[in-house]
Amino acid sequence: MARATTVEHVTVIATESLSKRYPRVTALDRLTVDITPGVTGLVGANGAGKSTLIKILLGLAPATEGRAAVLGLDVAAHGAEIRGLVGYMPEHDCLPPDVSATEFVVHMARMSGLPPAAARERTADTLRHVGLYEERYRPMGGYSTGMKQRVKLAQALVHDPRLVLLDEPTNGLDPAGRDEMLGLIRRVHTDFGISVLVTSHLLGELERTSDHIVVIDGGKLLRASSTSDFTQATASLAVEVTDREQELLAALTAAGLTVQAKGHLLHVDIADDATYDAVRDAVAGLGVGLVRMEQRRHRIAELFTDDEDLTYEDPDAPTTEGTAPTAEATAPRAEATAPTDPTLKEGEGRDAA
Ligand SMILES: Nc1ncnc2c1ncn2[C@@H]1O[C@H](COP(=O)(O)OP(=O)(O)OP(=O)(O)O)[C@@H](O)[C@H]1O
Repeated sequence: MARATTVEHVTVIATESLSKRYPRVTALDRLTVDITPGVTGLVGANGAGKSTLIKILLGLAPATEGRAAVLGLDVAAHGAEIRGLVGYMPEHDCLPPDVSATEFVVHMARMSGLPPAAARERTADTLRHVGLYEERYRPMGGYSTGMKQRVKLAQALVHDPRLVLLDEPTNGLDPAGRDEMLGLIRRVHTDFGISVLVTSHLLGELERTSDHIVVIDGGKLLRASSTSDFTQATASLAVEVTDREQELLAALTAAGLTVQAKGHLLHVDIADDATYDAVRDAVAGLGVGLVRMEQRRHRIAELFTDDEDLTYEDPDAPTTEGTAPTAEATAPRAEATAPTDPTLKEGEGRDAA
């Protein structure tokens, strides 16, 4: 595609009206999107078309219509060249159980064309980078899910690609394992300058990891923009107290703040940092308990709802008792529901988000 070859330095991936139709389902539906360097989160429910897009980008599956370019190379004509420049972490477990991580990653490095000594050296470096150095000689059959995901990430990085495509890298991980994997993914870009396209059906984790977010639903582009645009502060503070909300509302209004009652919450317009102090003082003055004080933000989840008043409720969010919130306590804690996919048939696999 002419556009992609001329803007190679601006876009790492460009698709133009890209469609993939199977006999019974349209997996991608005229998808046009440009992905720039950095970490890009590709989010969508199970069946939204994420894996299909990755396979087309790698030249492993032909598109039915439209075009795509990776690093300026047309996928229809340059699949092998693209696979040399791109690392791929597949969604499903693909590791031979009787082989050690070192043997496997060296093998993958050799397959990518590295000479034997360089393959061994790069393997040791890469396994150390993903935190698998100690266990690297053990057969992978005995590895935990987290260790297997790290091997899969290492083999995607070993040939020093310019771009990696990571398909659901946090699948099967517990919350701590997820955070570690997301940290590793972030460092792939910050430490090595490698661009990343990472897919997930968990919207919140991509919000924390990515510079840009692309949302697809039913194979169609729903939205593509910078993560900060998705999570723009609404400049409103949600305040919850143990009791006497109406009196607090009156006290805050008397203090010159603009306040609205929303069920058991008060929404306070944030003028500046002094707003937090004013709320804390009013709560202390009334002698009530402060259950929560957090900044409300536009959330990715709001893309999938018409409810203007959607307030993010996170049962795990830290609560603040009678103190002004720390930056961490007020930061958005994301864990949202996946978008619905109208193309999914009843009974087709969709994990709980
Ligand atoms: N080889 C195939 N033949 C027929 N239908 C397919 C094939 N591959 C994918 N599909 C269908 O295309 C749609 C998109 O699948 P895809 O795997 O790209 O979704 P996804 O967003 O990656 O979700 P998941 O995380 O569940 O894999 C689904 O409805 C799926 O059933």
